[in-house]
Amino acid sequence: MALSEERVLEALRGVMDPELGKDLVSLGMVGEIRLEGNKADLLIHLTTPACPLKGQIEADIRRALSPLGLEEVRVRFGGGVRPPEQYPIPGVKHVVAVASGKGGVGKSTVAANLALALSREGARVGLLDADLYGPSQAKMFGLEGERLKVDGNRKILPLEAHGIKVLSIANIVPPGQAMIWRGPILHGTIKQFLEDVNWGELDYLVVDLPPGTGDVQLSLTQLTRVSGGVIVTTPQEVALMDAERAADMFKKVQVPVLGVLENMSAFLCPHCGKPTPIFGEGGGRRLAERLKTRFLGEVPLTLSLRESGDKGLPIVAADPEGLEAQAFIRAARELAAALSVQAFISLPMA
Ligand SMILES: Nc1ncnc2c1ncn2[C@@H]1O[C@H](COP(=O)(O)OP(=O)(O)OP(=O)(O)O)[C@@H](O)[C@H]1O
Repeated sequence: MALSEERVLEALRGVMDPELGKDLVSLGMVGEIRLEGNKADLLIHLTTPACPLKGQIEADIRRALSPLGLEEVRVRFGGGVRPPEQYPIPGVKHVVAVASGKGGVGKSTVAANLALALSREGARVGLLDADLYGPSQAKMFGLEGERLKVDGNRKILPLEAHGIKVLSIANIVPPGQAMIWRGPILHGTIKQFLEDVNWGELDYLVVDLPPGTGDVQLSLTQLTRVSGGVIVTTPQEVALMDAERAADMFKKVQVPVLGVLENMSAFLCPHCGKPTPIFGEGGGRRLAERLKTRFLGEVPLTLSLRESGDKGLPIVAADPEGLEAQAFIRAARELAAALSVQAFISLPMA
C-alpha cells in the first residue's frame, strides 16, 4: 500500500496518551501530518507544555510508525489546544492556585519551587503572591525592595527572577499595610493583579493564596477561571483536617483539586541523612486518597530548604539536582499531567 497521510493517521490510532488512556487521534491531538517523499513531519498538540510524558509519547509514535518504513520521522509538539480567546487572563493559559488549610505548612515555599520546577520542564511561568496578609515571594526570590514599573499601556510589569515573573504585594505597599484590609479592598487588589498586569505569554500562573478559606480565595475564583488547585499539607493530623477544608472550598467554587503535596514529610538529618518523621507519616497520601485526587509527592524537612528560602534563592534554582529539588520536579510533572487531563475534560478541542 502506498504511503499516505491516512496511513500515518491510521497508525497513530494505535498510540495511546498514557494519562488519558485514549489514542492520540480520537483525542484530537494530531495537529498536522506532512509527508515529503519518505519523510514524515508530525505536529502533536499537548494540553500542557510541561507534559512529563512527551518523551514516552514520541517513542510510542516512532514505534507505531516503524512498520511504514519511513526514512525519517520528525515529531513537533504544540503547546496546547486551548484557543487564546478562552484564556483566563490575556496571554495566560492556566491559573493554578496553591492553598493550605493551616499557616506555616510551607505553602509559599512549595508555590515558589513548583513554579521553578515547571519552568525547568520548559514552561513559561508567573508567580502571583496573593498571600496579602503575609507575602513572602519577594523575599523568597530575592526581590525585596525592588520597585515595579509600568508599560506603555499603564499595565504593571511583574519583576523577574530565575526565569519566573513574580508579582508580590510586598513590592506595592509597605509591609504590614495589607494586614488591615477587608473584603472590598482585597477584592479590588486581586482584580488589579489579574487585569492591570502585563504578564506577557504564560503557560502557568501559579497563585500563592493566603492560608485558610477567606476572601482572597473567593475573589480569585470569582474574577478568573482557575484551572485547578494544589493543596499543601504536612502529615500532621491537625494540618490534614484544615487541608480538607481548603479542598472543600475549592469544591464549592467548582475548582478541581489537582493534587495534594505533603511538605515537611520527614526531617532529614544534615549530618547522617537519617529521616525522622516529626509530623507523622503518610498523611498527605491518605488525604489525596480521601479527596480522590493525585498525590503529588513528599518534600522532606531539611536545613537547606529553610536556608534557601531565607537567602532569597529557592532550592530548585539553588540546587536543582538535590533531593529536595528533585521532589519538586516530580511534583511539577504530576501537576502538569493532572492539568493536561483536566484540560481535556473541561475544554472543547481546538
Ligand atoms: N520542607 C521544608 N524544610 C525546611 N523548612 C521549610 C520547608 N518548607 C517550608 N520551610 C520553612 O518554613 C517556614 C514557613 O514556610 P512558608 O512561608 O513557605 O509557609 P506558608 O505555609 O506559606 O506560611 P504562611 O501561612 O505564613 O503563608 C519558612 O521559613 C520556610 O523556609
